[in-house]
Amino acid sequence: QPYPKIPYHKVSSKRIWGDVPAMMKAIKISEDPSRFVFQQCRTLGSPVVQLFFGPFTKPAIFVDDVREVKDILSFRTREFDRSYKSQDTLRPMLRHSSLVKATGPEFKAQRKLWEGFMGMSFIRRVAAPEMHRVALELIELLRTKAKIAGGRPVYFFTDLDLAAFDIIWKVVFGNDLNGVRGEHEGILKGSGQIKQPMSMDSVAEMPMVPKPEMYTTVCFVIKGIEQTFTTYFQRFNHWLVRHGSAYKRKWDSKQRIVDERINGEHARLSKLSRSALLDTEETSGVVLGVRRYLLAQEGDLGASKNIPSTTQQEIHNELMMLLMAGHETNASALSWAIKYLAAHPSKQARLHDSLLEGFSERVHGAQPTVDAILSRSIPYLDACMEETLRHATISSRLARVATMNTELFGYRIPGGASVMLSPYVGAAPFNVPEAHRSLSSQRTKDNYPLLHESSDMDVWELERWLADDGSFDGRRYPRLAFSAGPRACYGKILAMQEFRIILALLVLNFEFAAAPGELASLAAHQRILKVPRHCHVRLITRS
Ligand code: HEM
Repeated sequence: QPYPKIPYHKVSSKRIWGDVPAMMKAIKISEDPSRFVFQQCRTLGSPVVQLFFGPFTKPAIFVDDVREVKDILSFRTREFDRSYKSQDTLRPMLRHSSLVKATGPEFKAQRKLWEGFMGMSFIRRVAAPEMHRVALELIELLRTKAKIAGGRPVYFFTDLDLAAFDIIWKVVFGNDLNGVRGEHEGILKGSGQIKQPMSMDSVAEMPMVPKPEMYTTVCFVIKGIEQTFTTYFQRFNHWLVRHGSAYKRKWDSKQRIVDERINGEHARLSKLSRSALLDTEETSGVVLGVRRYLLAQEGDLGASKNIPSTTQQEIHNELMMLLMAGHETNASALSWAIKYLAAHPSKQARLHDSLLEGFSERVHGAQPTVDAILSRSIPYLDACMEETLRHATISSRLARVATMNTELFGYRIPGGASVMLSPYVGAAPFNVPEAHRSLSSQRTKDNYPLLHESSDMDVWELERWLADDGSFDGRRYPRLAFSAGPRACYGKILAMQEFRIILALLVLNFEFAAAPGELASLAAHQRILKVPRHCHVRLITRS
């Protein structure tokens, strides 16, 4: 049954599989499979529509209107919360993490305990040096791959993902995983046995190198979610995946490794006096979690005191949440930036020139320091990052649930309805009477005049973020790639600093040329995140 009055395709409401057949057809031919659902708002001429995804389920409501989406996320948080249903597959794995909690007192208390962990000062002190170190290792790895490839296209996603995983691992657990270094050593060792294809247009062959155990485990777990993400009986299918023997083996090894890290820190910190504990620097997520847990305890902090299992699980789950959320996201952002730059050589050249100018103190091509990269004003670099995040919209839909009966654009939305919001800033808000918008949304009427004037929002155009004097102006358009409001991305600062450090160093050290034929396409592949379908470029090492 459709919700009253909210526009929908009549034909879909009479079909057992509703909008699914049209969606599957569109996905097959579409360059961007994530767009179909929100495009229906334009097709039906309404900022809010409902789509049907099969029998025995209520329709889902889709909203594609930048002003209203931002407003719902930021101000209407009592009426719309993070959707619990969309996390059915995450809940069994991260039951005690803040990610799967409703935005209530429990969620807030948990965030309070971890306060500052993803803040600027922790990231500058702990994470940024690590990002710089891993980026330099990545450059060495890619130099070797470019040499082996000899001008053939190179597949690069896994290298970026390994680098992002090394970084988040160190930030979370405090020790080195050395995924990128291991990959480089393995490639150097195996390159003698690899024969390259005759054609310069074929993808270069690289030796297969075993990856760190925790990396393969986390990727395996994420793959399990992906496999069931678009299935009808998602919860049941993921239950089947979790009960497979390979899954259980990997899961047990993950439990063991993470618990060992937590218990190790607990054993070390619980021997300290309260004043020594107060003076202890928080050098990783696990130190932070265990230290704050101990400080919150009353009385004796004797070494024999075990960490209660619920607290252990909470720390364990919160750390795993960061590990799972903190690598593919960054690797996807970097992958899109590389693809866009390869497709736009003149913009890539301008970005390279801006970086040379920004770090003009470098002698004989020395790499810029982490402080220089994070503190210099390089507007073209900011614009490149911002436009990549806007255009790619890695997280292409934000899932919410109506927590009470409410209204959107004058339509009645019943409590419990599933509401999907589009974070893509690609078109002017709908031209509807202002009175149909919420009061808080009405106040934003004149906030983004450029969005109304721009007709080229589907083009990757980084100049749109530059003011007349050449400075970067982040207020020109709404920014929703990290969402907004209390449930916005928890790792945004870390993500932006990592993006900046790695992108600047990569562009200084390599030229990315488009791969041939289909490999050059900017088509997307919708996994949990939206990633480029073909993560290939020709890598040219700059001297
Ligand atoms: C370019 C990289 C990234 C993008 C584009 C991105 C985007 C997002 C988006 C759109 C959300 C959903 C918010 C919502 O439902 O309203 C989110 C949530 C989240 N992100 Fe990110 N993210 C990125 C990197 C990271 C990193 C590096 C971490 C961790 C280190 C992280 C941790 C999280 C967490 C924990 C949440 C859940 C927040 C909550 O439950 O309140 N993200 N992210």
